[in-house]
Amino acid sequence: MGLLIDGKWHEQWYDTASTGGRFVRNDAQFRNWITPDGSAGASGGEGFRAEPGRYHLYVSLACPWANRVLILRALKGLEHMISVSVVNPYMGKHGWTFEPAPGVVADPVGQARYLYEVYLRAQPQYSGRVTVPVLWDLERNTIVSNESSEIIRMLNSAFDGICASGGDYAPVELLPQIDAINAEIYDAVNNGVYKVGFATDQDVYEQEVGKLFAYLDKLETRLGRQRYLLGDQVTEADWRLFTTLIRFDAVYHGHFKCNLRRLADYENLWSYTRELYQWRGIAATVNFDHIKQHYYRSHDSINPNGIVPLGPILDLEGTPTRKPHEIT
Ligand SMILES: N[C@@H](CCC(=O)N[C@@H](CS)C(=O)NCC(=O)O)C(=O)O
Repeated sequence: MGLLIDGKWHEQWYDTASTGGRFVRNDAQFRNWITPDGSAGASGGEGFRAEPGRYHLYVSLACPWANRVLILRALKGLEHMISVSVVNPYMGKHGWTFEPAPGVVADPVGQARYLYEVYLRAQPQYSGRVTVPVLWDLERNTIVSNESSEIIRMLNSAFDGICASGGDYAPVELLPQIDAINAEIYDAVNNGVYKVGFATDQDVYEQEVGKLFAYLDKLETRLGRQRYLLGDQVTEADWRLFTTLIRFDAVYHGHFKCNLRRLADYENLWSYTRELYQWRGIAATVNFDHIKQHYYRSHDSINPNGIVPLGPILDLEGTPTRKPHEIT
């Protein structure tokens, strides 16, 4: 684990000492948009035109933020238009690498050994964290975006005119509600599990774990009333929640000590997670081996011996127990 400072790699773990034992996430720095006609996107920065075969993704199969991007790519049938490289699940002193291992897909552009080389190709003096996902433009040889929340918005609509398939997961009329619930879920759940797991102070840990489970309890009630977060239509908000829920019992419960309850103990949340997992194309974006290898082996301070547990045994293929026709 480390970061780039003025184009040079430095080994460094997250600094929680300056924030009272609290984990604080930095903002992503590449914030451009792919648009149908190449005009500037929501950030107002340079626009990149939607074209088949022009873009490449660098992802980790362990990472929940990269997982959302793979999910939108699958839902929109963009697998043949946007290629993918997969990093090694172990993130050590050089950060993410392309060290060969089952499931790793090498960098086709510059045969990088380390992901930070990809950042340096785009910006030789880059300073900041080297995170996945990264959306790369093969034509201009640069990074379009390294912010997953914006990449999924682009994939939802930018390629619609050039053979993306089905579904609008962020319909204009629902955007205010989607954005509002995304913000809550990001803070309480997606980033919430990291605030619990990376806390280095007992009181901070206890506060964060309490907030996380209080919010999961609220979601459990909500999903007892309706099929999806915003009613009977699946939206981006559901997929953003899903990537944390699918990792919950495998890594957040044990490794991050989010263990007041298992996700499988929540009837509605568990059934909802299973249902989304069983959507066409989704299970292929989830790799429990990479997920467990990454978390249990990469965070030395949390799990110094790097032992990866064999369990839990998860039954994700079973029939969801909620009866959608009764609750929509
Ligand atoms: N804001 C980014 C966050 C991505 C992120 O934090 N990815 C993690 C993997 S789960 C990462 O690459 N961390 C490396 C680091 O922080 O050095 C996004 O959502 O795209």
